[in-house]
Amino acid sequence: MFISEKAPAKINLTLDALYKRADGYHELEMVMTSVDLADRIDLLSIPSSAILLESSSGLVPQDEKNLAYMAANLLRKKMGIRRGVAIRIDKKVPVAAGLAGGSSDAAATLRGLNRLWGLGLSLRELAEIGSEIGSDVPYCVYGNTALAKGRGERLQVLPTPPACWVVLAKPTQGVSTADVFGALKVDKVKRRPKTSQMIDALYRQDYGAITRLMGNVLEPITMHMEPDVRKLKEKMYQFGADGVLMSGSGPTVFALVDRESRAKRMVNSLKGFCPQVFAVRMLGNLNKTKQNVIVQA
Ligand SMILES: C[C@@](CO)(OP(=O)(O)O)[C@H](O)COP(=O)(O)OP(=O)(O)OC[C@H]1O[C@@H](n2ccc(N)nc2=O)[C@H](O)[C@@H]1O
Ligand SMILES: Nc1ncnc2c1ncn2[C@@H]1O[C@H](COP(=O)(O)OP(=O)(O)O)[C@@H](O)[C@H]1O
Repeated sequence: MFISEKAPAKINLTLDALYKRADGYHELEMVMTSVDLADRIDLLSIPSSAILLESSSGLVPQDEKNLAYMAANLLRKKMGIRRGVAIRIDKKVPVAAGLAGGSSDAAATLRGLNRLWGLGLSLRELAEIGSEIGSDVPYCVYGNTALAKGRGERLQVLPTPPACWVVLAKPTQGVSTADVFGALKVDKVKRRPKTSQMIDALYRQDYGAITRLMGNVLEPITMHMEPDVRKLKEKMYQFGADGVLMSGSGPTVFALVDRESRAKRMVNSLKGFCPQVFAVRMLGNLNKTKQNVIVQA
């Protein structure tokens, strides 16, 4: 039997770090939404009890260190399953980008194997298992728009923003999430996102307020480590973005744009400066338009 699952990227409309916890992690509050830039996970039943994994990208581990492999292995252990599976990852989401590509692959593997193996687990149960693999996995199990608290395991579903274009640009140089959090001084943060106002704006479907309220306390830190983040932000505003923010720990920067013509112009203008540029829709908005992807450069 063969099953395919989409593993979409996420962007952070807000990311706040409230304090550093005893376990070394930061207590977070983030509003995230999924976009139509996705990996594809193919799952094929095989006669042996092995977990086989291959990916179209040389940038991710092709063995038991891959988050999709870890998800399959953990699910098997939890459910006492001996069956094997061949996992193939068609990688489209930039790696180590602040877009949760690996977490989404793990989440899609959990959803897919739940179907392939007929386990009948709920999304809540899959999210709980996923939380042992990575902070963003519980959110990625559900996808769409949500408030995530704690390390990301406490989730509240939110309305998707009004239809608009999301232009994503990933600078060539990556950053380490550990280094970014390591440089964060929570008591010295100058500007915090107003998370509750963002939630109200989402319920009101107030696009202008959403673009004004976007904020990420990690942005100034990553910007300092990777100057292209600032350059991309400036260029996106220059090309007519309504709001611009770095996603997660970065270094991907995204712009919200309400007009398709402007999104197209922005993609064409950024392509010379940045190799990975995309213009996509948010997932909850997919049915509101015919054309969902302008460019996948
Ligand atoms: C920041 C977020 C936002 O969605 O993701 P990205 O989109 O950039 O990946 C996540 O919280 C990324 O969480 P997670 O996936 O656990 O990050 P890891 O790479 O495991 O974290 C590496 C290190 O960063 C620090 N870290 C991470 C998460 C957190 N809430 N507090 C921390 O202090 C810890 O020192 C941890 O050991
Ligand atoms: N399936 C996977 N896809 C992407 N990265 C993976 C995967 N499995 C393991 N990794 C590792 O996880 C790290 C974080 O990758 P990724 O999830 O793309 O980052 P981010 O959460 O910042 O977008 C990378 O160093 C990568 O090697």
